[in-house]
Amino acid sequence: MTDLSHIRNFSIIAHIDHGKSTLADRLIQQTGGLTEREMTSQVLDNMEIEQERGITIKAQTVRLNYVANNGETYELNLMDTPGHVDFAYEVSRSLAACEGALLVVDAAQGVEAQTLANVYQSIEHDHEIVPVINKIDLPAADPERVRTEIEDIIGIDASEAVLTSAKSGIGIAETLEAIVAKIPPPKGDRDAPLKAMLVDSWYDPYLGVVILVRVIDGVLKKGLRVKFMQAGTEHLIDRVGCFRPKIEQLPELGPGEIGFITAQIKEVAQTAVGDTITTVVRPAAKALPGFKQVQPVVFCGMFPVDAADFEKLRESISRLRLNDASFSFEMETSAALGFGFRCGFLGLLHLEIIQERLTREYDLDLITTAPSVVYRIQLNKSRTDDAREIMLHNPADYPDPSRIASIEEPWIKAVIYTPDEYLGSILKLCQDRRGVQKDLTYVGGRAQVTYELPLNEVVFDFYDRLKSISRGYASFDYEQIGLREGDLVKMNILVNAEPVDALSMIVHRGVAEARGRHMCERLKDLIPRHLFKVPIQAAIGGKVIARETIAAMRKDVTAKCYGGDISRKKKLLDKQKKGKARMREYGSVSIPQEAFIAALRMGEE
Ligand SMILES: Nc1nc2c(ncn2[C@@H]2O[C@H](COP(=O)(O)OP(=O)(O)OP(=O)(O)O)[C@@H](O)[C@H]2O)c(=O)[nH]1
Repeated sequence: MTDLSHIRNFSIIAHIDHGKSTLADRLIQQTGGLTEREMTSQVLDNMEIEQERGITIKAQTVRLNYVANNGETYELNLMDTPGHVDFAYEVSRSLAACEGALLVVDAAQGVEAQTLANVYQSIEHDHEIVPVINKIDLPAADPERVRTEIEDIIGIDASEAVLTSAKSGIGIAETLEAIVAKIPPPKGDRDAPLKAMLVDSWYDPYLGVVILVRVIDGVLKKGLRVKFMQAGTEHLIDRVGCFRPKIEQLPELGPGEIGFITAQIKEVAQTAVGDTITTVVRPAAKALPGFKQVQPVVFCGMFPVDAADFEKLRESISRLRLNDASFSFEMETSAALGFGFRCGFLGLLHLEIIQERLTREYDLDLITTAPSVVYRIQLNKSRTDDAREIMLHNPADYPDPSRIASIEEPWIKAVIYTPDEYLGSILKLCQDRRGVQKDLTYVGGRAQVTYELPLNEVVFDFYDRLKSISRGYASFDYEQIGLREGDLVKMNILVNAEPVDALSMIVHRGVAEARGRHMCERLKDLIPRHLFKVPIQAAIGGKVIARETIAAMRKDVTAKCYGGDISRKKKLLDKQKKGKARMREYGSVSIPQEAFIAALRMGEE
């Protein structure tokens, strides 16, 4: 147990590539957590996909023991946080577990987009922010200019910013001293009833579900019977410990400390991020504030390209779900695609991550259908059925329009921060997506604009568009504000006169034509030519609202060429065969796998 005054809990915020991971590894190395050899591979981002995409999907923490210049030993808990809006709630819980943050800024690049977006969140959590100007070894480094920038743009005192080169190990000792001196110790009461926040959880094949916790009051120990206040479940703690970054078991976790527990829990679904852990015998009176039940908001179908892979897909999805409670799935059948699963996600990035893991780690070829949000439909009474309400997760289940009394869609309240110069384009983007402007103010030279927007206009590519028109400088945060009625219709896409159910979608009537035209144009580029003309149409009910035609292919002249290296030809044939496997036959037309998601990216409209 460490005395509260000797604990510091912090995270590191930085723009991409400004050196967050390198600095974290140096801090670990300097305090003895890692050998030089272990340093070679970055430690905090440990999933293959995370490394390639450069984002941290699951929060991780490392505990460092640091002997400060005053001779005292401090316990530093360094928390890594994910950086995408899909995981905003997880980030908010990680930040709530810390008292401060290191703000890393590249000495040559200065303050950039992500620096700002992240620092605002940190300020919202009342963090003490310690500026670190990194990469001072670079010839282009200009620490003085960056210091002024931090003060002018972010508005925090940077006169004592630490100057570092994480790469060459300069300023690491000073950074550690600054953490101890500047970041306040946590508060808490050892004798009060136990109150700990569930910050994160993941499945480990050896330990079962591992839960990352921040103790607020009281003490967590092995053998204690605890209660998860939101979930209402009870568990017996069988391990308590921390990561250095290697796993280490501890006798207990006291107030202010961050660490992990295990309690023979089989599925992460039983552990809700933000839940309050207390003891069964002497429970806390009130749960911690800020708890939210995270629910999937984007749904799509996932089907194996090869129907024989269905069982493999079921197994792989179940295994992924063990580790990710925020995604859901249930079986689905489609006329064109056969057996598959309807899956729910936190957002489009989340969807892409799962899809990529299934493809890469489990070697599955998948077709992903058009993503959709959940609609509420009130049905009229019919001859066989009473009036009732349905929640529509799948455009394929859209009822006969004559039976629909009303249809409602989810709306969100979005808050966007942006430098002034991008404001015009951002307002236009929101307007194009049926947004309703609620507020526009200026905070420290930056605009803060609040919009209400239909979720289905946001989930697909809004975030990407926002980032691209603001060159990454705008930050975006949203919360759901309930359902609202809308003039929504189902748009079908017909390829060679056959409806492709995987491409049908619910759209607002006002934007249907534009979207239909765009889809047809996109598909025209994505579907290869065939030996005959292929019409592509968008239709609402029986009415065609947009049309494109793919011209017929000219005769294949190379087919008549004889000779050549037979093995090379065989290779080409094999390659072609593989390419074919990724296509889907619709009647007599083959649609490549990429078409299904690519067609939905609205891009420049
Ligand atoms: N010259 C120099 N390069 C550095 C320094 N610190 C980090 N780098 C390099 O900058 C690049 C990005 O560093 P990372 O630590 O991966 O940056 P990051 O902020 O974690 O990046 P993301 O994980 O993509 O957000 C790497 O090639 C590092 O080697 C430094 O002090 N000086």
